[in-house]
Amino acid sequence: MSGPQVKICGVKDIDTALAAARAGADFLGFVFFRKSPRFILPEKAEEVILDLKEASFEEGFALPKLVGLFVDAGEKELSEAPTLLTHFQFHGHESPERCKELGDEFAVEIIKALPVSVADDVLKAGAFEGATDIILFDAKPPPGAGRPGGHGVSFDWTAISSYTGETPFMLAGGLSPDNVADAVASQKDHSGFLGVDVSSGVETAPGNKSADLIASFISAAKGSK
Ligand SMILES: O=C(O)c1ccccc1NCC(=O)[C@H](O)[C@H](O)COP(=O)(O)O
Repeated sequence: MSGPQVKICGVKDIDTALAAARAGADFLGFVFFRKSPRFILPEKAEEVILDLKEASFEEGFALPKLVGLFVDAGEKELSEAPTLLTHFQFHGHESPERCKELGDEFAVEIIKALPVSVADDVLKAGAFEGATDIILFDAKPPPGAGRPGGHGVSFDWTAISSYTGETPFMLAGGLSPDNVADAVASQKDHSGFLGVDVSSGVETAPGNKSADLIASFISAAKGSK
């Protein structure tokens, strides 16, 4: 495995985007789900992305891949998303066929999030083989939760050992600067492991990202803690 990729999810402003990109984030996620404390308007996300792009040229850091998060979004919502997004990440009931269709229609790569609490949940990834570019194994939300992700809860990572698909996967749910090295170590021998994703674990309150926590998370994930 080459080094794990890191996705910082729930970016709402240019300061967070710059902090993450300068620290070496590989993906930035923008949440387009209104009920989330990390919700960002598409127009604001576009501005952040354009400013980030300009800074990447000026300062010479790599522009991360840019991911829009959606929950059962329709065509209108998807077509209003920033045009510079490289990936759509789906957290709803999107079928494999719909994932494939939307990836082709919008010329983006697709990340499909699958909620996991037990090993059997991981087997659901089989249906998405060939239909998505990345699978995100994320912790199942607590009962009654009002959104499908970003709860800071984890699951037993050994559940992923039952995954034998060809589609690369990322691991999410309850990761933080303190446990991400263990999470990476738990998956490093799995040929499909692409990296890790975090939201709450780099925040001081729901929706408030910390530049220091982001830098610590990325160093710990990439092995230079
Ligand atoms: O983060 C949200 O508020 C959110 C809302 C709606 C759909 C998905 C959402 N987050 C998905 C993510 O990719 C999170 O990074 C992932 O669930 C991990 O979250 P956390 O446990 O807080 O690190």
